[in-house]
Amino acid sequence: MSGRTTAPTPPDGAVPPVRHPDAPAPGETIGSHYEYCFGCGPGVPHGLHVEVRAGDGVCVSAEFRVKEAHQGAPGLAHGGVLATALDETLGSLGWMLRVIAVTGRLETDFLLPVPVDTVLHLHAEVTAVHGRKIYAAATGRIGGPEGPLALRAEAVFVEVKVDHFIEHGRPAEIQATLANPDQVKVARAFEVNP
Ligand SMILES: CCCCCCCCCCCCCC(=O)SCCNC(=O)CCNC(=O)[C@H](O)C(C)(C)COP(=O)(O)OP(=O)(O)OC[C@H]1O[C@@H](n2cnc3c(N)ncnc32)[C@H](O)[C@@H]1OP(=O)(O)O
Repeated sequence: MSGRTTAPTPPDGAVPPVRHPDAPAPGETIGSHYEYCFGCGPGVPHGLHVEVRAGDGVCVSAEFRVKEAHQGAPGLAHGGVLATALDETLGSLGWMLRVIAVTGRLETDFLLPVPVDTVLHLHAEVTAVHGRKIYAAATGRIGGPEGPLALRAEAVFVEVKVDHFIEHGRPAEIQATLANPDQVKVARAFEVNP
C-alpha cells in the first residue's frame, strides 16, 4: 500500500487555505479563462457560459442558466452538464489562491431535478490545502443564492504548472493561446510573462 488516497476529505496535515493578496476583490467578476472553454467560454454557442465572481474568503459564486441544449430528460438539465457547472465554478477557485489547478476528483450529489431555464446559483470554497492538492466544496441552488439545494459536490484539485497544458494540449490551440498576451493573462498562466 502506498498510502496515497484520492478521497475528497482533507488528510491529516492539510492546512486552511490562504486567500492570495492579489486575488480578485470580493464581488469582482473573474471572467472566462478561455474563449473556447465549454464551461465559461463566450466562443462556445452551446456552452454553459458560467459567470463567476470572487467571494470575500477563499470562495467564489456563479450563475448558470440551463438552456435547451443542456437537456438530458425532456425539460430537465443533464446531470453531466450540472457537474460541469460545478467543476467550472470549483476550477475558478485557482484565482483565489493564484495557482492553476485541474480537477482530480469530483463527487456530486444530485438532490433535485433542475428544469430548463432555471438559473442555478453556485457557490464554491476551498476547505483545505495539502501540498499540491486543493480540497474544495460546492453547492448549486435553484432560483436564488438561498434557494432550494439542488447540487452538492466535494472535489480535489491538483495544482499544475503551465507546462501541463503545453505538454498535453493540442499544439494549434496551445500556440494560439501563448501567442496572445490577453489570453495568457485570463488563462491564469501566472508564471508566463508575455
Ligand atoms: C496555456 C495556459 C492555459 C491555462 C489554462 C487554465 C485552465 C484551468 C482549467 C480549469 C477547468 C475546470 C477544471 C477542469 O475541468 S480540469 C480538466 C479535467 N482534469 C484533468 O484533465 C486532470 C487529468 N489528470 C492529470 O492530469 C493528472 O492525473 C494530475 C495532474 C491530476 C495528477 O498528476 P501528477 O503527476 O501531476 O500528480 P501526482 O500523481 O504526482 O500526484 C500529486 C498529488 O495529487 C494527488 N492526486 C493525483 N491525482 C489525483 C486525483 N485524481 N484525485 C485526487 N488526488 C490526486 C496524489 O495523490 C498526490 O498527492 P500526495 O499523494 O503526494 O499527497
